[in-house]
Amino acid sequence: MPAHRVVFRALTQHIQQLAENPVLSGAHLLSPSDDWVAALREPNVALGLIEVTGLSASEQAALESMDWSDACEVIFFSDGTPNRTLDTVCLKSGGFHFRSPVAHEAVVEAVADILADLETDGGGGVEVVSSDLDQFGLLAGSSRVMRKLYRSVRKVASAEANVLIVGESGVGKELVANTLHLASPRAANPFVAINCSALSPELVESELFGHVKGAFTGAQREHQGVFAQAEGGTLFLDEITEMPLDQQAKLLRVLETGEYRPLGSQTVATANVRVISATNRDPEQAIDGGFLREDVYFRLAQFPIYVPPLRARGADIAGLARHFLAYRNAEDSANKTISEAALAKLADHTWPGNVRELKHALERAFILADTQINVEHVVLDDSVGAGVPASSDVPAGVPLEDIERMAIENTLAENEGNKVASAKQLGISVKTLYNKLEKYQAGDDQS
Ligand SMILES: Nc1ncnc2c1ncn2[C@@H]1O[C@H](COP(=O)(O)OP(=O)(O)OP(=O)(O)O)[C@@H](O)[C@H]1O
Repeated sequence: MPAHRVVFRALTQHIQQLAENPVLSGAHLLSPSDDWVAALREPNVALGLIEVTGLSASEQAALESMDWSDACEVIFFSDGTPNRTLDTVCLKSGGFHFRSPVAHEAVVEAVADILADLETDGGGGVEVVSSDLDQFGLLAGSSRVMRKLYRSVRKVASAEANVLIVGESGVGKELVANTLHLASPRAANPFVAINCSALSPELVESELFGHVKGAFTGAQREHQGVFAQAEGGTLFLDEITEMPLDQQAKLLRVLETGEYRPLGSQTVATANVRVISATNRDPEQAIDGGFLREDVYFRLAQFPIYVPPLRARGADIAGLARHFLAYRNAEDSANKTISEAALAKLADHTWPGNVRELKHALERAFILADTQINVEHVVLDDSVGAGVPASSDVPAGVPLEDIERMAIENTLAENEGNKVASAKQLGISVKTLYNKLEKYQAGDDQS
């Protein structure tokens, strides 16, 4: 294996000394040129060790606007001055951030880990040439960005830290949360997921912490909140930024102390729960926009994970299409194929609805095609056109349930995953929409 190329930007003597550590002895250290930020994206660069103290405004801007999807692994060093830009960059790059005084042993461990991982996956950048995608937990994908994600998930799974998963709608945040739970020592205990946008504001507290009988009008019997339901396991708070701010304050208390009190109860309960949360908003903007309390953010994001959009996953688009087709074939004992031209059409699309949209496009194509999925069966959301389709567009003999699912999935994709807007358009309650989605998910999980 050729020497790993490492961009090394060390300003202080303490960081410079890392170059002498045996962990880097086999590496080819590149002294930073003027454009060291661009060097982080060179295909043959494996790792960046970057001291970020004293960045120029243009370097800061370049880091901020950089597309990290095909960048190398990165470790930052700073003097510890709070720096929101660096926080965002770490999130997007999946990088480590060591603050001064930097312990060399911790850095060496991280470097050794990264280089060992790169060796097992052939240096990243593996092209997908067949439908046999690599899979980690419940996540399928072989692209460099997905391998980076697997490394983060693997590392954080065994820790107790709370995790905030950030990514666009449909990228697989819930799947990441599930995978984190399954790979953690809590796997044998419950995984409880709750969608914060679907909770009515009056019931949030009772949903979270439970209530005793008679706690309020209508509380006819005791109710266990999600913290109690997830005891010993993992609680997944989806769309956390949609939880009302006053309820976030109550959540903060249990995150800080581990204690909570069911409504109407005199007894304080202690939670043994790992909290994973998710949002499709940019956390910094959510804080600035008043959707997320900063103190709650710091508690939830002890370890932030960024899930890249599908359009940044290159050959995984075609890979996932084949993957979903294989599963669909197995489900129906069918043997449908997909043409190269259809795969090319999928690869060209930008996928604003991400993996969910791709899955639905495949599902639609599968229903429409007899034996082979061709270009005309690939109906993309930007080619669907507004309004109700002509009745001749709906193939005869398709189970009503499938048509209902397609309508729901198309509406969600069109609304970029916004369930409140989708439910409104579909003329059903948000709760009914959630029930239906849960049913589909359960069906998918079994197949
Ligand atoms: N890497 C992947 N491999 C296989 N299936 C995936 C992958 N990522 C997402 N999916 C599938 O795509 C769909 C959407 O995933 P998921 O619900 O986890 O996304 P999300 O980011 O949580 O969406 P939202 O923000 O709307 O809640 C699911 O059916 C999931 O099984």
